[in-house]
Amino acid sequence: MKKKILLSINAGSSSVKVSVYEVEYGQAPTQIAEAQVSGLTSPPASLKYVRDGRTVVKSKEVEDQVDNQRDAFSLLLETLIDDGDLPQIKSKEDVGIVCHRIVHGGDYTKPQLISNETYQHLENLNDLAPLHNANSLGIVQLCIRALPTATNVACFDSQFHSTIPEHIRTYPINPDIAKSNHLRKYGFHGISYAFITRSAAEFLGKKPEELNLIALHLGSGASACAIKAGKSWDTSMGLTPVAGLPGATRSGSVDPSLVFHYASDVGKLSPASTKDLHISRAEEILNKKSGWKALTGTTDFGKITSAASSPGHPDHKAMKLAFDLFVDRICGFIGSYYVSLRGQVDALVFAGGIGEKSAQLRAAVVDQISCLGFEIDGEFNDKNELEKVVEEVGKATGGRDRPRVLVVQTDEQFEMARACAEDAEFW
Ligand SMILES: Nc1ncnc2c1ncn2[C@@H]1O[C@H](COP(=O)(O)OP(=O)(O)O)[C@@H](O)[C@H]1O
Ligand SMILES: CC(=O)OP(=O)(O)O
Ligand SMILES: [Mg+2]
Repeated sequence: MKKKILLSINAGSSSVKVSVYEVEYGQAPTQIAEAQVSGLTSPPASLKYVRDGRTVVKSKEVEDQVDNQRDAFSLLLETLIDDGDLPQIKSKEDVGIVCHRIVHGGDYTKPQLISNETYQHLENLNDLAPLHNANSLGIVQLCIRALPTATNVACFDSQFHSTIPEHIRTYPINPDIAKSNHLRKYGFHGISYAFITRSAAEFLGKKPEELNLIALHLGSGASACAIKAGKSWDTSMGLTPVAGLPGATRSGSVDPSLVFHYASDVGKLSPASTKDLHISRAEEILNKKSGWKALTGTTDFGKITSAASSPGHPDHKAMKLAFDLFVDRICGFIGSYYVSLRGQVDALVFAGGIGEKSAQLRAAVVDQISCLGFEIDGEFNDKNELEKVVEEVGKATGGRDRPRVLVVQTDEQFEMARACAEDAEFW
């Protein structure tokens, strides 16, 4: 079959990343270019563009109007099409396949061709991933119009977690209501966890089905995943991505009753006290008005990390609280998953914007879990630039059984492109 040009689009809650590949059916995709707009929740957002492994635009501030995922994608598409040195995309007709990261895929267990029917089905899930699904579908619509000859494919964050066993994915609520309303743990960041599993297995010289990991995807949204024999066993996000760890604007898990006490007349659980707090308002508070933004005023964890370690910084106290709180919540999941995996853990993996860039966060987490045998290697952990996809930052010596500590530069776009290249349905 003929080679095709594939665009892989990852709309996160604070960024849009697009990678361009040359793909052939059944072969590993070859990356040609990668462009991203990041910092959508801490304007001004910035553009980065890499072609053939060379940086063309390092970090360019983008105009104020680009403050949402759809506009960010339009800018990225324009950047690719206007680049005279990217002969593979001279016109919009050159793009053969577009794959889209859709965070909530409901019960789908494999990538889907986007037809009217799949689109409608996904639209019904929008409320279950309020910072993601509608934005991604906006980009799907844009692609259908702007790239009329391309095939659009949806890849799902929830797919990797379809292996979570029933006693872990079930919420202890009325089973009939749970069934009819599809209320269960779905889990997200699965495209990243699939990439992490394969990369860590390769690095450690193991087959994925022999590998147990505790993986942390820490970006604007943050989650933890227990991976048993190469498959998702448990994860911290739930029915929606708000559960589990806190994030840039998300609360993470809180007492479910907290939302009823958020109004000014707290403590009175009468209809009057909650009448203004509809589910949509509560969801807005937990998804958009909480997390690092609420605690510190910024969604940039890089700023939080540096202020947390500078006692003279005017916001030191609030920033240190956010940092310590994150470390506490992360270690809580690690401890729980370590036991759930019965201590059979090959490695702890850090990934995502924060996991890959914050040596300080990694050191603080690993220090707190030293009782489980994990130990950081200061020299490797503090290295500024990660060179390889997988890097060891823990002390691997000192006994064969010591669990490893790895950083994986996760690549959700590659993982989606790989899945599309392998699936005859899309060719
Ligand atoms: N040097 C750094 N130290 C700590 N955190 C960082 C650093 N650089 C970026 N980050 C964090 O990474 C996050 C972006 O992660 P990423 O996984 O790309 O996000 P998204 O959830 O949009 O996919 C930003 O919110 C920022 O807080
Ligand atoms: C699921 C999720 O929270 O994704 P992101 O971190 O990319 O916003
Ligand atoms: Mg992301």
